[in-house]
Amino acid sequence: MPSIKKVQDWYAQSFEELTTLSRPSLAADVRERLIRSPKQNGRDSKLLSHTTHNPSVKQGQYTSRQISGNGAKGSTSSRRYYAAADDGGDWPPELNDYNKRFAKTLEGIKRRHDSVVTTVAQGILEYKRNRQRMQIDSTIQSFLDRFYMSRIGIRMLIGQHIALTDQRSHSEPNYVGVICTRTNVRELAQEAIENARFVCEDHYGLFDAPKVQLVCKPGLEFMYVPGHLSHMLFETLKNSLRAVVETHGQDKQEFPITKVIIAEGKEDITIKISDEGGGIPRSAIPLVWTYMYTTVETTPSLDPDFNKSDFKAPMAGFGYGLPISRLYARYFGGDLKLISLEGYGTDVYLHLNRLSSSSEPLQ
Ligand SMILES: Nc1ncnc2c1ncn2[C@@H]1O[C@H](COP(=O)(O)OP(=O)(O)OP(=O)(O)O)[C@@H](O)[C@H]1O
Repeated sequence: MPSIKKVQDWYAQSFEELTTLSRPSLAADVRERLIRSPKQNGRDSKLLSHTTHNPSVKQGQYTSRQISGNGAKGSTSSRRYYAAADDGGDWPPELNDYNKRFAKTLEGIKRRHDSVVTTVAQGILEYKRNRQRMQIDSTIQSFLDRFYMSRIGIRMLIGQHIALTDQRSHSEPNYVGVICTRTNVRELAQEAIENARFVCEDHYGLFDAPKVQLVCKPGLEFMYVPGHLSHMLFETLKNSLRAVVETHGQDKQEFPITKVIIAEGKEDITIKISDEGGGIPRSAIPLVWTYMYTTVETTPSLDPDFNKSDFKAPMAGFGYGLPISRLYARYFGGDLKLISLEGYGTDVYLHLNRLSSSSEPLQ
């Protein structure tokens, strides 16, 4: 399909840019140092001076077991730290320039791929129209799960690399790249509620969107990527508000309140979003996790030269909200579950693993 070809070309171009990036010409001793450092820094390497400890975990509370490449259990020693080139000495300016150029290239690549999700969604729509299919089959579904999960991972690494290279971002307290060591769950939830209510008011032309009650300890903080958490909260809240408005009718003066309850456990922080939006029939539950399942009649059309900067978050329409949010949750060892009481409402459980003890779930 044309949109899928377009995305394929972006990947090809980005790969080309990385492999053809001209390398710095370095003196022999610098090369020698670069090659030597990782070897020297093997098991007993000192930790990077700016390594940040996971504040959710008390020192010695968990021994992180490393799983080596072949799946066997590794040593129970400390975590892996890549301190390759941090041998304490200075590096020549050419190396610094190269690092900057590399980060700049990555920045361009990240931007190029901003609209991959929506463009692939467009490609799947083209496929459905072309083949007269209502749903996609399981091979395409599992391909998309792997594809989007790997995209989350790649963007996480690019984001982290850019943020750590960019000296300005070092001034931001509690941030290590795009990871916030003190992500305030209540503040993020409050912001997501406001945004979802705003989109809902705008979409249905309501004076006041259905209310949302937030139950959360004020100082609840843990280490996470705030962008991921905001995305998951916004998507699930939008679903709840839409269900409430459509079940009770747009002209209602008062709607039942949607509740967001945030619980703090030792292992997980769990967020429950309970709405009274009529629920989902049990037969449709497996479908909500598939890409392109939506009960919106007309999927918003994307301009071929669609530009992310003028993109207004739609109320709903692609059927991507839930499957992508679940990938974000699973990426850091959490999960997203949905339980429906057909005829009454839906409970969505968002489990967030606070131990950072999981490995990247790439298949
Ligand atoms: N809380 C809920 N109550 C009732 N139905 C829901 C709820 N959450 C999701 N659904 C159903 O699941 C479908 C898929 O949801 P999903 O978030 O994946 O996509 P969407 O909201 O249709 O579109 P978008 O990609 O814009 O989020 C929805 O169209 C809706 O029918």
